[in-house]
Amino acid sequence: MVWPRCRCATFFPTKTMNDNSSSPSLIVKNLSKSFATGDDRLVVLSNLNLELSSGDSLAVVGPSGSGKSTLLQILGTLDRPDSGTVMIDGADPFALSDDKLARFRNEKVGFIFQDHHLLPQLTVIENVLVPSLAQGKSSASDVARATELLDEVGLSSRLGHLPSELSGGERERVAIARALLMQPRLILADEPTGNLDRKTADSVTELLLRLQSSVGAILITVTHSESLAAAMNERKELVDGGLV
Ligand SMILES: Nc1ncnc2c1ncn2[C@@H]1O[C@H](COP(=O)(O)OP(=O)(O)OP(=O)(O)O)[C@@H](O)[C@H]1O
Repeated sequence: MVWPRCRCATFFPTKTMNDNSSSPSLIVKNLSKSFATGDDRLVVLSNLNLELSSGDSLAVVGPSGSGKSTLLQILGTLDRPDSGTVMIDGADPFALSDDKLARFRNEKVGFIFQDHHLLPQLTVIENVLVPSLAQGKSSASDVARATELLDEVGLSSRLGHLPSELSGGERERVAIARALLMQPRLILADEPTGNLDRKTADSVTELLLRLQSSVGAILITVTHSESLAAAMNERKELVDGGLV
């Protein structure tokens, strides 16, 4: 499927939401990952399997140390598995050269972190444009999309502000706009509401789901929050290295 270049919810029909009739856009097979700990290895992920289609949203829950962030890092191609395969949109990212992998990641994956990772010296709109800068420079249409997204997240009057001038919820909304800029196929969110009060967390959750469905991406969120997990289509627990 060819996705239109415009990334704003306003311009997208909701047709893609939960369109499970399409073949899976994310296929994970027998994924394993361990870390060296002295003379031993700590097995974190063990033969993990997962299939998700465009429009799906999944909450990954589990106790601290169960491997949730490790899984997200691998799905986001920031770390490599020991064995197993990850296919995103029919492509195996780990078969790509480092340069191509960086480009693939920038185009296909949007990351949202608990501490949002905004660059403090850049303005709100410059932060949203960072993924396009990573491709070279921001085009006029990138700037237009960033402006539209910031309007979508309710920050159209804050384009020139610095992150330090925003509240926690506003910073998280900037991070969501940044994650959506490149119209990713996969949105990975690590405790996106972890630092927010309940009301702000609910509005960030609603915003995240609305924008995710507008671009037909897969959303995977790692969380300890029951209310965020309940808002997703599906919830899986990471137990003994696998998803159940
Ligand atoms: N680079 C690394 N080297 C060694 N051990 C690591 C590394 N990264 C993660 N681990 C270990 O792997 C296990 C899983 O870590 P991970 O951060 O994925 O857990 P988590 O479920 O996300 O935890 P939390 O909910 O506390 O964030 C932990 O025991 C952690 O110490």
